[in-house]
Amino acid sequence: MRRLMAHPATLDAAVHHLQKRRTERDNLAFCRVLARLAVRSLHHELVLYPKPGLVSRVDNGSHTDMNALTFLRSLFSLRHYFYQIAVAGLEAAPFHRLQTLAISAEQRMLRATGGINTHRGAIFALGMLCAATACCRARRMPLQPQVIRATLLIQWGDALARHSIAGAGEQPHLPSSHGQRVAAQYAVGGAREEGALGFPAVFEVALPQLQATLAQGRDWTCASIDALFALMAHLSDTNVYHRGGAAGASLVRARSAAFLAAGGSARDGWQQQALDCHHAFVAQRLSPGGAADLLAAACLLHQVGLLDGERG
Ligand SMILES: CC(C)(COP(=O)(O)OP(=O)(O)OC[C@H]1O[C@@H](n2cnc3c(N)ncnc32)[C@H](O[C@H]2O[C@H](COP(=O)(O)OP(=O)(O)OP(=O)(O)O)[C@@H](O)[C@H]2O)[C@@H]1O)[C@@H](O)C(=O)NCCC(=O)NCCS
Ligand SMILES: Nc1ncnc2[nH]cnc12
Repeated sequence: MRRLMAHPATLDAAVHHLQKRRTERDNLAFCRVLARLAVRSLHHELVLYPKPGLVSRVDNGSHTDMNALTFLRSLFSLRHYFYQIAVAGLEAAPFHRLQTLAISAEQRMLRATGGINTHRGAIFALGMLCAATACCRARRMPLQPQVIRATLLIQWGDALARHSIAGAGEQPHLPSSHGQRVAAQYAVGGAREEGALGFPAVFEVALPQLQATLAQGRDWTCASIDALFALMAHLSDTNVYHRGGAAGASLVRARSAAFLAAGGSARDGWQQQALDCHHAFVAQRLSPGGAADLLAAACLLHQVGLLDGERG
């Protein structure tokens, strides 16, 4: 100690070193919390009911090859991924590193589910949002939605735009995905375009709807239902086009818009209306899986905003 006192520069360096270590430890702890919130948001989406055409604990919706257990296995396989991509976001890692993490998460998901695609859209959307949120945290910026969106676009916007344009041509040895095939056939955007634009459906549709319903004093289930219907009314969901073509997509939009126009979850008996919609989608094998993923993304951002509020 006497030696340190004799050399204030050494003391400064030691304090600086300790502070840096502490910030690193705090940031890693934040990434663990963020990863837990991502998994919790996906779990919340899974258990929400009635959810038109989608899998829940009550039934398998329009799906014959997956159930709630398949989704739980998938979720369990993703818990390290959200932490890893958040840590990569802390240091604003280049897009190709995020992509490597996402591709191996997709492979783990497929192993966990026996080859069924449960969460590909979520791996992309929640993964990018975890990276952007952690990037804001490392720079001590407020964890508010518009700040996170701007950070995502400044940091990875160009790469996301290239990823969106590249599409099938980028990996000619691989079969094109449902999303790519449908996007070309119906001239609709899909997940890649949604990412390249900074997830407008999440920031401009789902999150405002979620928060508006909460502000009206209704609970988290009502808020999530309204946000899901707002997404279904708005989104070009390639999963819906893949299963139902343009007619299926029109039906999903029209039924969802009608639910909201009738008052959404503010209306008495909304559960029966949502259930009727569920049965109509199941009858036509329609499954708005893209909207389900983006609902979880909006829930994640809402929770992150609450964390920021606690930080003061
Ligand atoms: C970036 C990718 C996500 C690119 O995806 P791509 O455009 O190539 O399309 P898909 O592989 O089809 O996956 C896109 C998934 O995204 C969801 N989604 C759909 N529409 C939208 C939208 N407008 N906005 C956002 N997200 C959207 C959707 O996910 C849900 O659907 C899943 C089921 O889909 P699928 O298997 O096609 O359908 P089934 O009904 O099961 O088919 P069958 O029964 O007939 O067999 C469901 O589970 C939800 O998750 C789409 O599936 C990505 O693929 C990519 O590039 N990955 C590599 C990693 C990477 O580079 N990441 C970037 C850095 S993080
Ligand atoms: N609950 C769900 N059912 C079907 N597909 C989905 N994709 C994401 N969540 C889903």
